[in-house]
Amino acid sequence: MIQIEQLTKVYKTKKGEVLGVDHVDLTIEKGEIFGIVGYSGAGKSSLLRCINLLEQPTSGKVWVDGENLTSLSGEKLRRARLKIGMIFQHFYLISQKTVGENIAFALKAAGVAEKRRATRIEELLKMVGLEDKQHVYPSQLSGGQKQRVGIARALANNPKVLLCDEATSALDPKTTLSILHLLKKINRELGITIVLITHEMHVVKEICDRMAVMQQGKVIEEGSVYQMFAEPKEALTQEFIASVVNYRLPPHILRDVQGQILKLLFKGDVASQGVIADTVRKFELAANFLHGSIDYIQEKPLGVFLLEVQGREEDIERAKQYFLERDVEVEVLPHVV
Ligand SMILES: Nc1ncnc2c1ncn2[C@@H]1O[C@H](COP(=O)(O)OP(=O)(O)OP(=O)(O)O)[C@@H](O)[C@H]1O
Repeated sequence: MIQIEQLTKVYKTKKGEVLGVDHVDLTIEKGEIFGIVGYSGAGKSSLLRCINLLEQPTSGKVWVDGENLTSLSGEKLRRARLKIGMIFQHFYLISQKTVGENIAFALKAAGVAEKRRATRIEELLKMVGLEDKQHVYPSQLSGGQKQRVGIARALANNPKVLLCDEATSALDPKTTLSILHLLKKINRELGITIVLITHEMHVVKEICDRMAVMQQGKVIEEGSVYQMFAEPKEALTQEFIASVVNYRLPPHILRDVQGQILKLLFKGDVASQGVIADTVRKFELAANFLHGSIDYIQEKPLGVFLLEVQGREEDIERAKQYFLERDVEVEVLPHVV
């Protein structure tokens, strides 16, 4: 659905050139929810804004739904942009207009006739759960409700892609969840491809199918969210993952550990406790759970257990082999305090 090729964005400032996006290649499939994470200044906004040409790329190409946007201008570009909706952290609603009028504004801009506009506004408000707010002003709404209006407006002209620029960063955790669930519903029911940027890993964990990590304008790692949580490769990705699932042991626990520390990774529906108990018994090991958790990422379980094991060296080696044979990934962790 979206193909980004060698995209670079250089800003010219009084102090010289600033590299916002640095030769990014990225493919986002039709119907997926794709998250882009990175710290402030990593280039997420610049990249997102280059997708709908809100920001003109310095070089590279952006294809959306089979059209090379970077080759278009004028009316053709305006038409192509209608396929892309966008929502923002600070909503950008027109405060002097009612909720209905805010949405009508987007419909009018796309040339939708007045009669059709009225029914479309009703449809959209129903979709976002604000049927009773058509005639109120944005100042009378909560943050979450304002973002729902932003979403209704972005969907007004039936886009194929929805870009979300830190859409939940100004909201409290409960409201954030309700907006994320609304985005997921829109994705599933309307088949809209969603690209979101965020610095909050729990947002990605909650709704994204795939993700990319950005640092200094580059994409440094990408893959399915599940795979990234299970085996993050880059240090920065590990840092982001650790912000929601932390397997680190406190120093006082590490200091007292006598045996080997095994990190066991269970992907999918492996009966983790059963496999561990079975292995420990079979090889006559003394075992002690130091940490354990089962997380559900895209509704698929991901189990991580830290186990202290003691026994004969060769039995521990055979136990590790036995775990591998049962599709459990094993890593020996160092005793670094
Ligand atoms: N209009 C601009 N003029 C000059 N430099 C800019 C402009 N917009 C962004 N930059 C610079 O480009 C780099 C990437 O910024 P960008 O806003 O894309 O990052 P980000 O990951 O979205 O961060 P944030 O979440 O803080 O917005 C930064 O060094 C930033 O200072």
